[in-house]
Amino acid sequence: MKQLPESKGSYGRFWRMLMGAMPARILMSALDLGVFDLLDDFRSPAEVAQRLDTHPANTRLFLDSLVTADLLEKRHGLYRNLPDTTHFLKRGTPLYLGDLLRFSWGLCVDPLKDLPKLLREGPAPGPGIEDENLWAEASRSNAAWAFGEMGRMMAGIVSELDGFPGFARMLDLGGGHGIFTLYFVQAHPSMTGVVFDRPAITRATREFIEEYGMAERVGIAQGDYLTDDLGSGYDLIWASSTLNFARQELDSLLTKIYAALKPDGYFAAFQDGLTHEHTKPDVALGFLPGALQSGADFGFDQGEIAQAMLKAGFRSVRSHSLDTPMGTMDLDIARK
Ligand SMILES: C[S@@+](CC[C@H](N)C(=O)[O-])C[C@H]1O[C@@H](n2cnc3c(N)ncnc32)[C@H](O)[C@@H]1O
Repeated sequence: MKQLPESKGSYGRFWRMLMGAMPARILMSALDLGVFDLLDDFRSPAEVAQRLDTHPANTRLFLDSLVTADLLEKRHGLYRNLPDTTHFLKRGTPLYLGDLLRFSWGLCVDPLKDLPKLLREGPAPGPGIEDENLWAEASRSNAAWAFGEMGRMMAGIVSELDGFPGFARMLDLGGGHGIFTLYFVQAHPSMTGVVFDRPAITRATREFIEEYGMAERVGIAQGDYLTDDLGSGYDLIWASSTLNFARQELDSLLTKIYAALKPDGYFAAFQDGLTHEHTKPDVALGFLPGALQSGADFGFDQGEIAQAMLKAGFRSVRSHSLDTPMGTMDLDIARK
């Protein structure tokens, strides 16, 4: 008799990795169809199928899969959103995340369909993830990551900075939608803010400023922060998920930021901070498609920005690794 093979471990994690793709596809289809917009109250599969103009029996199977994926609950054959599902995935709610999920799917997951091609042929010519038009289209939907939990968490940290009650002005560099500035300014009795980004992006910024009644406290500056003047006399300069696009010009940009701050002012940079030879934490995966397509490496190693801050003349840097809904990210806060 031949000895039957014995396992040294479990293959469970490989199976889970594969099946992990299924909830993602189910979620994206449900968002595209607008399933969550219908299910604040319990409905039958027949009602859902009628509203969506879908096949009744397949709709029931699909709704079951949404229950399996913990997006809906099912009772006595009827289906309803779970509270989180309504909160984040029902169109029209203030924290609606669907457009951001769709954008991120297009940016990070979809390009992997062509992964073998990218590996064989190398970077594809054409606009990359630094392209202005990409961010202009996405600026409104990208606000979703900063709204709520994240905005509040960052405002909590910023408002603990020494001297915060005396701050007069802040700059949100590459601020896009500007939502972080809205949270910071709202946490302060009088500080004003300027959101700096490229012209096409700031359309959405203006809409958010108006929507939240902040026009008297938050303004917009349009330009390219690599080549244009940043203004001066800021107590705080905030840069979230934007220095990645300036990785090659980091030293000169930091010198410019330093000069734009008041004495004792702060520069806070919030982005990835990769460890383990550029392979961890999981947020590293998000950079893969953009890097393969453009040939540029956008990810920062942990400590890279802190070191550049000290080199630019900042007298101290405090770094935090933060657990965020998007994964572990780093916040480096430098003092002039
Ligand atoms: C990933 S988004 C981040 C937006 C926002 N700070 C946030 O955390 O959600 C990057 C932003 O940086 C802006 N950006 C990149 N390079 C820039 C440059 N050279 N000048 C001005 N803005 C720039 C982009 O237009 C985009 O709005």
